[in-house]
Amino acid sequence: MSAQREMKEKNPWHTPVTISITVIGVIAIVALVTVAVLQNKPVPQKYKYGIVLDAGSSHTALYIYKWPAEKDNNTGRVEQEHSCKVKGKGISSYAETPWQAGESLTECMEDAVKQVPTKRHFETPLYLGATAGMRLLHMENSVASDKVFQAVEKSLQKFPFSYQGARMLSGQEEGAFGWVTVNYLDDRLKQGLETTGALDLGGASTQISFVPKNYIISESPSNSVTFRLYGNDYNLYTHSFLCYGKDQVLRLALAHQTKSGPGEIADPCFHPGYSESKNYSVLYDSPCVSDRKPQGAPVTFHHKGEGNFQQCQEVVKNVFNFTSCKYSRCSFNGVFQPPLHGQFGAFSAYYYVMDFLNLTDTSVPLTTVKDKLAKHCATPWNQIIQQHPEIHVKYLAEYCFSGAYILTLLTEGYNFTSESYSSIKFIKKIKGSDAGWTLGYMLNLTNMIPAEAPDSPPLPHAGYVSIVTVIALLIFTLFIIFLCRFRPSSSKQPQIV
Ligand SMILES: O=P(O)(O)OP(=O)(O)OP(=O)(O)OC[C@H]1O[C@@H](n2cnc3c(O)ncnc32)[C@H](O)[C@@H]1O
Ligand SMILES: [Ca+2]
Repeated sequence: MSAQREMKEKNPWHTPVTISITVIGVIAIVALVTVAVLQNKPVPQKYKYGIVLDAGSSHTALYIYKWPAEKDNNTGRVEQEHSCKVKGKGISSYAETPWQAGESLTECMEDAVKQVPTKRHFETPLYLGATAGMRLLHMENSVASDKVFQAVEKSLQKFPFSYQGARMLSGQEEGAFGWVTVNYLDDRLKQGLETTGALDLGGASTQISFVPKNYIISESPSNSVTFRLYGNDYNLYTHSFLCYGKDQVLRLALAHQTKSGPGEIADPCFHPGYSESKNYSVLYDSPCVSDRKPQGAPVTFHHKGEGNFQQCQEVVKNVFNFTSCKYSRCSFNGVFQPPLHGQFGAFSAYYYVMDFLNLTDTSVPLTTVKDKLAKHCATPWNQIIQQHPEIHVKYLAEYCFSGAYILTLLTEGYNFTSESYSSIKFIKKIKGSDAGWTLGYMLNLTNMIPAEAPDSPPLPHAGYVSIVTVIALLIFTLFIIFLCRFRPSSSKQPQIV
């Protein structure tokens, strides 16, 4: 027994002090590694929210965005949480009954109240941006457009969000924010990568935006927007063509065809067998065409389909003016456009139409695309209706025209060639968020894209974890070595009998 006691006293492994040190050491190492793992790691996510209403010419859509609440200066990634399509037409269609414009938003707003957590309501910014439909109404009747905005404002203020105003976007803003959205969602801005151009086709206007190559000062300042984002400067070319959205351009095309004699339009852009009686007053009820209304025209006209793609292309070409250009180069209607550069994302009606026509694959040669579209246009109307009972007939009737318009706009209007056509991607969403101007608009108004690159930690989170783990293991190993050195060798240990 005395030998045992002597061993306990001499062997440092068995002293209470050593045991305590070992336990404390192990606990310290485990704690160190745990702290390193948890440091910077997002604990259960809390989000902030923002709401943007896109009051387009054809309809209004509500988008809810969210981003991590913990990130400093709201620099976390913003993504689309939810969207709601407002029933009925765009707010500009309520010029005669403005209160209904406000009323129309109620359902989607009530939906938003449920989607955003109650405790976040009061701090959630709410914006409404109106585009070409309201621009046209403003041109036609500014009193009416003011009343529509007042009605919309009154309706939105009833909800518990932080209302930030309803306003009309300029065409330049619409184009530029669409470009910001596409490049933000693609993570091109933060990483300073080459940017993607944006092509937006709405109902009443269309936008083209891209960063040209070697392009410092624009020949046309109104087409130039400069941004400093994450420490990079961007000189963006952008243009919005009012009246060149797909609904207004159809009016232009019909107005052009009316010239050949009122009463009937034999339209190559509509399917054979398509036959509708339409109202002249409805056709000319837009500032895009109102000055073309023929004198003494009958009340109605007979809109008849012919289904001839070649002729349709000629009709569509007539809506563009290529005659004058006071700059070194133009797209159409005397508008400056530098040479196209880089990849492009084409969204809204570009996507709806090309997706329906199964023509979103731009690696297919343009000639094949045209052949397919020609086949579609030549298909009899009753067959088209039978094949697509689920699609609204108004959309169905117009895909031939819209497809021809899209190809003509891209190739003749913007000068995409058979080669550069493949640089276009028809897109609806990017990483779950819709492509469109709304996200870029909100990012701008909430200052969520800093001008300078934020100070990033010298190491990513995984780097810290690795370093602390290695140091902890090193300390642990040294500790073991240290203890071993003081441990009496087994040969010297007294034998227990
Ligand atoms: O930008 P503005 O010009 O103000 O118009 P908007 O915002 O209302 O325009 P959208 O992009 O929502 O839609 C563009 C056009 O596509 C039409 N559209 C929407 N969904 C469609 C679908 O599934 N198939 C075909 N066309 C569609 C719509 O009626 C418009 O004429
Ligand atoms: Ca739009």
